[in-house]
Amino acid sequence: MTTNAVEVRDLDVVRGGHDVLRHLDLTIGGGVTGLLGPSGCGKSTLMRALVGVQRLAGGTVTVFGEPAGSPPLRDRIGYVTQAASVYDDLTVAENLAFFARVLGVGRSEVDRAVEQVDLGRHRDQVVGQMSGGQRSRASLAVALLKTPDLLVLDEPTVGLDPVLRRDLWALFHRLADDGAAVFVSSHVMDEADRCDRLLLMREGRIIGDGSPQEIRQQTGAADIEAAFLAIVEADAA
Ligand SMILES: Nc1ncnc2c1ncn2[C@@H]1O[C@H](COP(=O)(O)OP(=O)(O)OP(=O)(O)O)[C@@H](O)[C@H]1O
Repeated sequence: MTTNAVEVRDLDVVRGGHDVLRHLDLTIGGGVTGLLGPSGCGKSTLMRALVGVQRLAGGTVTVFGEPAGSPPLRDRIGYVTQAASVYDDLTVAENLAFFARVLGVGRSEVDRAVEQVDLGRHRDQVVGQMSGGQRSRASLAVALLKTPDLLVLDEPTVGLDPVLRRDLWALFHRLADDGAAVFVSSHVMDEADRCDRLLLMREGRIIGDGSPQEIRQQTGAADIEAAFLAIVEADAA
């Protein structure tokens, strides 16, 4: 497992004339790292910077020792945005066959990805008729076709019921156990305890960093939501 999949140094991003990320420093290693913060705090912007699709106003983003977005990283990063990236009118198998052709990977990779996300029984189902969780898993399967070393997942569990959320988090841990660095964002604080490491973000800054247990201990708070509030208050004082 790579110690530091991602290194972010002094990152500034401006969007729509506003400073969205400010002097951000960050490293991401193995396991499941969660990025938690309220809507609009800059989570998607940071993820876009990691995958190399965000214009930077300053600083550097390095992934596996290469500048984010550079060609050698193309096959090593899987990115799932908030919008589903699969076609609703195609079946799971048809979607994956299509993307496999685009990406130049073979049938065996399609079969592996379908099994990884546990959609084997739904291969021939049209995506538009599947549940939200199944559709999320179909999008994730596309991202897994190239066996990425870094998975960047932007709010993959939004709108899902607790059982589906639990199943998806179990899947993220299986992928991390297989060696991928998994970086997942959420604005739902109760997902915090599912992460190996937690980054708490507010207004474009990382205000907390540690295991969920460490963050609770540091603040003396009973849960991550209370810890987040305690850190915000200490920050403002
Ligand atoms: N296309 C855009 N043009 C200009 N400003 C944008 C654009 N997209 C986002 N922003 C601004 O950048 C800031 C951060 O947005 P971002 O999407 O990174 O937040 P987020 O934490 O991912 O939010 P959410 O949880 O709602 O997805 C917000 O203030 C938003 O208004």
